[in-house]
Amino acid sequence: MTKNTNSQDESVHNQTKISRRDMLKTAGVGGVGVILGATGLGGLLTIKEGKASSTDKKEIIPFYGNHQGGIITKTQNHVYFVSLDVTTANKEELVKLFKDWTTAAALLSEGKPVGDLSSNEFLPPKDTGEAEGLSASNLTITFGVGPSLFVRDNQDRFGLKQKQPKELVDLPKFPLDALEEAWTGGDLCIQACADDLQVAFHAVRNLIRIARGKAILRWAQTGFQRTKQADPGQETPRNLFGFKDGTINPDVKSEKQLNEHVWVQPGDGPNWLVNGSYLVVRRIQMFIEVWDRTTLKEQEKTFGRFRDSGAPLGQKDEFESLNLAQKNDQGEFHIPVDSHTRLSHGDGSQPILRRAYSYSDGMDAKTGSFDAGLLFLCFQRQPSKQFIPIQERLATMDKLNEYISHRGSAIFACLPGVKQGGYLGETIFS
Ligand SMILES: C=CC1=C(C)c2cc3[nH]c(cc4nc(cc5[nH]c(cc1n2)c(C)c5CCC(=O)O)C(CCC(=O)O)=C4C)c(C)c3C=C
Ligand SMILES: [Fe+2]
Repeated sequence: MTKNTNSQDESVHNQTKISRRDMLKTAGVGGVGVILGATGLGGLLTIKEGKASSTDKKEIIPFYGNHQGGIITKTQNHVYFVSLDVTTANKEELVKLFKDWTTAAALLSEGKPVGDLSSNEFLPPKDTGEAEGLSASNLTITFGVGPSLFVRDNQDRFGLKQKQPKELVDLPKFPLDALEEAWTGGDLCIQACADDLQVAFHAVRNLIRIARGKAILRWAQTGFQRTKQADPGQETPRNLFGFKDGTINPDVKSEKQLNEHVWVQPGDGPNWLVNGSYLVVRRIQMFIEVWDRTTLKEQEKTFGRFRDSGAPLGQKDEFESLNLAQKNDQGEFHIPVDSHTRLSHGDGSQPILRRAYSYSDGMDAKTGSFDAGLLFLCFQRQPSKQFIPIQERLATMDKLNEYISHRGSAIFACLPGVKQGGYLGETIFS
């Protein structure tokens, strides 16, 4: 944490900031209750609710708002993504879970421990403690609900069948899909993104802990990008094939584009999802050893872009609009017909908001090669008109298919944002 040079802020800091570390220490000496009694510091518990230091504030993404964080938020260094199965059959318990998650997520987003740290030494601490002393690290926690929360095995599990959006259905099977149960589906999801993996893990771990008896982990996947420290200039991140990945995306500063392509709008389906968004997640293995034996020219033709600059083939600048009509002296398209760029772009009418992270999970025991690839996360207003048609084209024609395999898949409706005093999922349950 950097030193605060603003004296006014400093005094606020001194009056109100007791860090996670201080609170844990205090609790460890016999509980906050004891200290309170001994010192007469009646305000101590409210101090915990006080302002974070100005350094912390810079790294806090507000939890409350019209939309959830972690969708149009600038990508953080890390993601910890989990899919969950709901184990309770009781709707009230499910609602309670969402309420408890709301309280916890709001605290975590501010870099605070979940719940009360004054628990006595004869009970497990309410917060697991590994984020003690760490900043909020731009943590965002994004919650989604999957199709199976509404109907599973033809059962209307929570009386929510009528509220299931038409768009929230299992994705079709695409050619070449090699999906495994271990990375597929889920009733709920939590996407925790932060500039520190321990902070992201801490958030997920505590949320799962809170869900005990109501929901369990189904699958989990971490992901990374180059860190902000390694690339202060914040160039477009490179994927594990060494190419800039994330160049073309809707402009998150344009309300118009977001309303057209990302946020669910009134009239799109049930009202409860307005201001939410659909998340499609694919765990895509990348055969990096094969790629590394492929010539640079072949690699560039696969993507239809130059590796070094990220510019479309035949063009100069990374951010130039694609010139798909341009041909070389032999009369061939510069951007090949089976290239990833041409096929994913299509006619340009299906933009999705990509927020992908690389993953590296040790070795693929079946082949002895790396199990590494892309945790492809994308947000959109209507999967049937965005991800699905794009993936249909890619799955049938993309040259990239020689080097990748889709191993996991899920779709979730990411809930609208939460207003102060409200709770996640309120619009579904009320
Ligand atoms: C169905 C959606 C997509 C999947 C699945 C997908 C997988 C995937 N992509 C890369 C690498 C790159 N993708 C790039 C562009 C790009 N990809 C998609 C969609 C999917 N990609 C879109 C919509 C676009 C933008 C198209 C456009 O309008 O130009 C690029 C080029 C640079 C960029 O714009 O980001 C790269 C590189 C990998 C490695 C991969 C699976 C492992
Ligand atoms: Fe792509």
